[in-house]
Amino acid sequence: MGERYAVIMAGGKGERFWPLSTSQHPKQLLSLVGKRPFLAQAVERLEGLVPPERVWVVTNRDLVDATRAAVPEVPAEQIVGEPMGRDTAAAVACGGALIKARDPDGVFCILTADHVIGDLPLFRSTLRGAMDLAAGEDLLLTIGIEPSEPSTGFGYIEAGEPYAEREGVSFHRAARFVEKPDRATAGEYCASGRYCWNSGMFVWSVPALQRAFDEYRPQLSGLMDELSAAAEAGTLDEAMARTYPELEKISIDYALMEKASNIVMARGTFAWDDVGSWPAVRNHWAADEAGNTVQGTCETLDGGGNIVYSPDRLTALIGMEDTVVVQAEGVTLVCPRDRAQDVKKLVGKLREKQGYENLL
Ligand SMILES: Nc1nc2c(ncn2[C@@H]2O[C@H](COP(=O)(O)OP(=O)(O)O[C@H]3O[C@H](CO)[C@@H](O)[C@H](O)[C@@H]3O)[C@@H](O)[C@H]2O)c(=O)[nH]1
Repeated sequence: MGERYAVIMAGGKGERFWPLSTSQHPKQLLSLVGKRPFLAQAVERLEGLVPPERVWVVTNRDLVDATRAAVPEVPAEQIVGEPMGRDTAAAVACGGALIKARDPDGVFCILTADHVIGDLPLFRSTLRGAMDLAAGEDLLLTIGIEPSEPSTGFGYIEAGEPYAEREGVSFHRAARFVEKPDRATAGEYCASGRYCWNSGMFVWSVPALQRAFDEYRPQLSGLMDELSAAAEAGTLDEAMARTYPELEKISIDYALMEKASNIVMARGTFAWDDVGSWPAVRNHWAADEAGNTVQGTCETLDGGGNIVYSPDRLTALIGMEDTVVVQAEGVTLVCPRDRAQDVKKLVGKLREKQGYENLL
């Protein structure tokens, strides 16, 4: 039986936490929650399950050096840079190729670089159970999370018939995937008790992944073969530069998970948060009695419910309610809390203008 490995996808573009996050310093490299960057926490939480010597990180080529500095415990050659973002299906195929070059029967988990996870013993037993199942059978395992609210920022997976119990965790056949439904549909899903959030974490063996790509995305099966041969020959960068421009941009959810029939979902019950925007940090930073959540220095007169990031200077607010104020990298961002999702849109607009390149 193959060993256990992990591939962490770290291709974030640095838009959601702008102006603190930028394309050169995206969210996975920020220490917004906890002392170490999100990515380093993703490696740390594998303790006892997958040691850093068996972890690979797939990031953008421009971020390889910064990523190596953020996780010095991962061998430098296992932090690889894609020449361009081709979405998660390509990142998974690339990670699969790297594991294949090391161990053609290896079992590995695909993890995201920038989530906050609590209840670590529960997280580890969920992953351990999934890896045990993946080692013995031709399965694509996905880690679902019991939803706590009808979020529209996540995909949902419907649990089908029970499949197995491992490590105290229930595994079900996945009946279907629905990517980011509207609020009403998400509400129905949560009320039904049959749906989990799609955490974006997966577990499979190298042969099971390759068989699935063979069937549903032959181009990516070819990519796995080509990149694993190149990794063995020490020519990975050249092979990626050659193959990536031709790849279709598609997520692993659309490429495989919505199509394959051998999908099993773990019903994860550990705490999980993708911390997708400034207001999400409220769940992780302490609030004062007026409900202001502050990192740095802020003084307020009346008002409340504000989220303030201001580590280098004093921010002073009078009568402000539910407002986000971020002072970072020489930029001040101010927006209502319920417009914080539009930070990405603003960054897109600034990208079209001249003169802001260094701030994005
Ligand atoms: N290396 C690499 N990583 C990538 C790329 N694209 C995305 N990633 C990484 O893959 C993860 C998820 O990517 P997103 O593109 O941000 O996904 P999403 O919109 O949040 O939606 C997905 O994740 C949700 C959970 O957070 C799911 O609920 C949803 O269904 C979907 O799978 C992040 O860790 C991101 O850094 C890429 O081209 N290359």
